[in-house]
Amino acid sequence: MPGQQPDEWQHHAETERTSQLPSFYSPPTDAQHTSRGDADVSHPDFSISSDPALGTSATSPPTPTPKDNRDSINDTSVDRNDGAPSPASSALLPGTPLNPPPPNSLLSPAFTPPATPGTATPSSLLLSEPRGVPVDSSVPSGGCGSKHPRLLEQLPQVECIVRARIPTTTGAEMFLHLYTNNVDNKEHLAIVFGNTIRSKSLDAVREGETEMDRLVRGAYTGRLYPGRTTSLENAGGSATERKEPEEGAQSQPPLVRIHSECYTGETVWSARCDCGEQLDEAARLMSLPSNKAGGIIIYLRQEGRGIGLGEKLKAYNLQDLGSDTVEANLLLRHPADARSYGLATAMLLDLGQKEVRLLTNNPDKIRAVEGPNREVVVKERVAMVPLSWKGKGGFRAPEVEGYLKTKIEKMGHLLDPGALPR
Ligand SMILES: Nc1nc2c(ncn2[C@@H]2O[C@H](COP(=O)(O)OP(=O)(O)OP(=O)(O)O)[C@@H](O)[C@H]2O)c(=O)[nH]1
Repeated sequence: MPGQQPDEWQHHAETERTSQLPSFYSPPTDAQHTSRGDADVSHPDFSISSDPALGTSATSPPTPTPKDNRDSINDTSVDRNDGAPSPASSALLPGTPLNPPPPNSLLSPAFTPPATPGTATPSSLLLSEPRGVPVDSSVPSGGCGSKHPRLLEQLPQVECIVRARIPTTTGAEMFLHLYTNNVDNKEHLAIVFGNTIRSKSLDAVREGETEMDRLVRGAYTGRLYPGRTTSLENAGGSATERKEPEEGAQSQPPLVRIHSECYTGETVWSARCDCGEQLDEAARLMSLPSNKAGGIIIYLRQEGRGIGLGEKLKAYNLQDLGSDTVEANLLLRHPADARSYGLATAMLLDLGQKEVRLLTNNPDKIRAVEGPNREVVVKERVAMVPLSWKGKGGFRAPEVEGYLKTKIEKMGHLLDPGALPR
């Protein structure tokens, strides 16, 4: 409709959607009524929405969830997610006069800029660290639930074969590390924030390689510049020499997020899950100037909780036919969650990390990433509370709320459903 603004379109669409919502859904307030990208890029209140106080009232205390058996395979007692297709959702399809295109901010790549570069207002909130809760997976009351995932006895072998500096649209810089391994042929990634975290396998000297080889595969210290010819910043150092950490850098373990690939949520603007928002939020927290300990996003190519994109799309159709996310997997004869985290453990060790602060709501992930002999220890869990639950932007849709509800009820995720805005 000519002249209509995107936010008017969204309001119109939301009004229609609200009439189709399942009982646990409530219409958002205006403050929460923004898309993921809108909130991060153009919301004028972004410095407030940057409140890193994760793990506040919206999170559960670090105690096991009351629902002991979170393995949902035999659990038929929980509510179903009403995934029925809503006529109103089709009004959101882009490209027709009645169907507005997604806002510009949603057309950006998966790593949506947390703020327009140079426009963020520094505030005390921005400078504070995200709050975590201590966890100890070695005791039942340690805040990681009671389930013990089955772990391989031996960690996989991993090797970082190349790294490159990625200046981001936020102004923050990160180093993308690409790994190979001995268990699959996928390119798993480590997105490293901060200049003190280095990969041992990348830095190791390879037989016969030249200095140019080292520069090209990213095994250098300091920064590249036109005409540089040596991989070491200072002559006389060794190839694995590390820069002295900044003062305070090692005072606490780095923030770590183990993130599983989600093409739909990270690339094609799906409102069925909060994966894109979680990736953006993890990157934002890791880039905060106050975060001296650095950060690592281990990006694992286990799309669709390990079942792959094709099967996940079938699961979405089953969800539109009335199944929840767990039931849909089971109907397709997949486990509710087919992922493993041994590669993440091995990558963290390669990056020199034995203790981490983990950004997650998933208790199984905490135990699994620690490895069979607790090679890596999760010292703290930092909750990933949906931004819309905190009134800090984000987005709301019946699909994502069904998705989160199922995670809480069937998969034991440590999120307090009471914190869901009504
Ligand atoms: N099979 C299936 N996978 C889904 C669905 N929605 C999202 N996913 C996948 O679920 C995974 C989400 O992973 P994460 O966000 O890393 O992990 P998590 O278990 O939700 O735990 P958190 O750390 O608390 O976020 C991604 O691989 C998505 O592709 C769904 O409906 N069905």
